[in-house]
Amino acid sequence: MNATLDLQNRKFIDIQNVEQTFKTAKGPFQALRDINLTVAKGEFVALIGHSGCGKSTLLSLIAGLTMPTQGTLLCANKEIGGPGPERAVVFQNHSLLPWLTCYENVYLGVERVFGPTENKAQLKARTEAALALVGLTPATHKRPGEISGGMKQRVGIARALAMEPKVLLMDEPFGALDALTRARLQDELLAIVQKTQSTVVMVTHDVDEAVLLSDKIVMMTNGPSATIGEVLSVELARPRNRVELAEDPAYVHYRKAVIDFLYTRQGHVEKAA
Ligand SMILES: Nc1ncnc2c1ncn2[C@@H]1O[C@H](COP(=O)(O)OP(=O)(O)OP(=O)(O)O)[C@@H](O)[C@H]1O
Repeated sequence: MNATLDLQNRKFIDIQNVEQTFKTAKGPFQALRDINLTVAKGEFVALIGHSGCGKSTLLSLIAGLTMPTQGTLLCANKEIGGPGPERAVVFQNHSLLPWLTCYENVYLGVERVFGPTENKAQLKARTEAALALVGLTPATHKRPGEISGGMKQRVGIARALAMEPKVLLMDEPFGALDALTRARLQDELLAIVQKTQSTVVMVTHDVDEAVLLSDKIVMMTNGPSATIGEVLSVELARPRNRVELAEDPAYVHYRKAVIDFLYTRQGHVEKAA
């Protein structure tokens, strides 16, 4: 690989000196300051920190849903100036259109990205493949009201993946799910990401989720004026198996490092771990 391309891949997402201040009725509120972060192509990054520290604010900036008050965000060497199909977002509330079937919800995203260049049969094939990838072929013609929370979340993931984004941005995608469904979806996500080699940035409150899934855990200090406190590289071999990892000393070490940061160094305890 040539040196320029290598550098570009290592800095696939490049966040430079970002600050975000909101105008509020009580005056300016600085949510984030001095955010510097790079995400390599194919890397899985978790953003973790106490409630209100600015994780969703940072994800929105990468998604291009909001603009920083200072600093620059680049994706593949281009400044992020707004939302784009190369950066798909999966929210906690899965944001499906309730009057459309699972198929139609996914098709909508596929059509937006590939409609101008592909025919209907190709769009249909893409939609069906995405639903199959998350194990939802049997629910193809059901509406969101007829399926479980975990299945809805899988439709959201299928819709995002079907758009073949370069970057998958996830804001606590499994936060509202019960522990067993959450574990199953984490395993599915691990397998899918392994297959698609996607670059992922995921907001989470869950220490185990962060260690199990990530190559890098970005730990944020408490707000206001939150910033990145520490970045932990998780060098656990893939594919990862949650049962085997539970007793792996390296896993236990990473888990403890995150808990130490959240509980000991960033004070208050609620919602962590
Ligand atoms: N549009 C806005 N206007 C004013 N303040 C905002 C706005 N959006 C976010 N904030 C504030 O910025 C801070 C960071 O919010 P953000 O939602 O990013 O935190 P978070 O870490 O994702 O929280 P949680 O884990 O609870 O979801 C909070 O204090 C929040 O109240």
